[in-house]
Amino acid sequence: MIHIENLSKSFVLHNQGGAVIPVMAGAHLTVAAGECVGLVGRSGAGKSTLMRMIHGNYLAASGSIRVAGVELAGAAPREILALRRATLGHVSQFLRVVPRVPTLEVVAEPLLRLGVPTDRARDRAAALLARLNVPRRLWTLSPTTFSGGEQQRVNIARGFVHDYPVMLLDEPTASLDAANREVVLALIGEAKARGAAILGIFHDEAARARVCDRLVDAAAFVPEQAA
Ligand SMILES: Nc1ncnc2c1ncn2[C@@H]1O[C@H](COP(=O)(O)OP(=O)(O)OP(=O)(O)O)[C@@H](O)[C@H]1O
Repeated sequence: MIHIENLSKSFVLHNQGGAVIPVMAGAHLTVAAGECVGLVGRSGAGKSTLMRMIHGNYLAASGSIRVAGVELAGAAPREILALRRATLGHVSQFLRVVPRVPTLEVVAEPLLRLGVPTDRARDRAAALLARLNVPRRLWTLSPTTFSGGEQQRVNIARGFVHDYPVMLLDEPTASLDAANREVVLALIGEAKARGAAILGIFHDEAARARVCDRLVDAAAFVPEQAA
């Protein structure tokens, strides 16, 4: 479902004399359906950069990234948006929302965009919020004022509301208490069981050991001149 071949990336710092920072060279990675791969490696190895490239936020310098058969290098923005809408889910560490939109709508929105009827989308959103122990009294409020852990759970509910075939998870259990961490690990297990291909960054080693089928070290892709 995710196929990365010979991927390279460097950043050009235009405001610092055009300095070029090579961060990745010759990266290879495959994630199959039903598999969860943990992306590990020291701080600065390029884990977040790789996730952002797969999500289509950063352009590759060279190489290929295919997600569910779609080549991201050279894809038009509308192709990337279509891929994100139906196929490629992403749970980032931080919730980004439009102010004043109630939590239930924030969570239901990915389904509404896919044309799921409003009642069904809201029911599914409500079930996930309840499972993640977000108090019902908060569902009608915007999550902008919620605690870090509450915002993260809203983010996770939104990320799991649609059965995406491919999922990117960036620290999905950080800042959660033990009970909610268990719920998230169960959601990941269920996504794997229905055949989702998952790539995740988990600093929580125990969580990683529970859900990851194998680990890939991003440090192996750091170019020699940057190592
Ligand atoms: N937008 C950017 N512009 C310039 N350099 C960047 C940019 N984003 C990342 N880098 C550089 O790329 C390298 C990899 O960063 P990245 O955030 O991907 O590492 P990471 O493995 O996710 O680290 P951490 O575990 O600390 O989050 C770092 O040296 C970083 O300084």
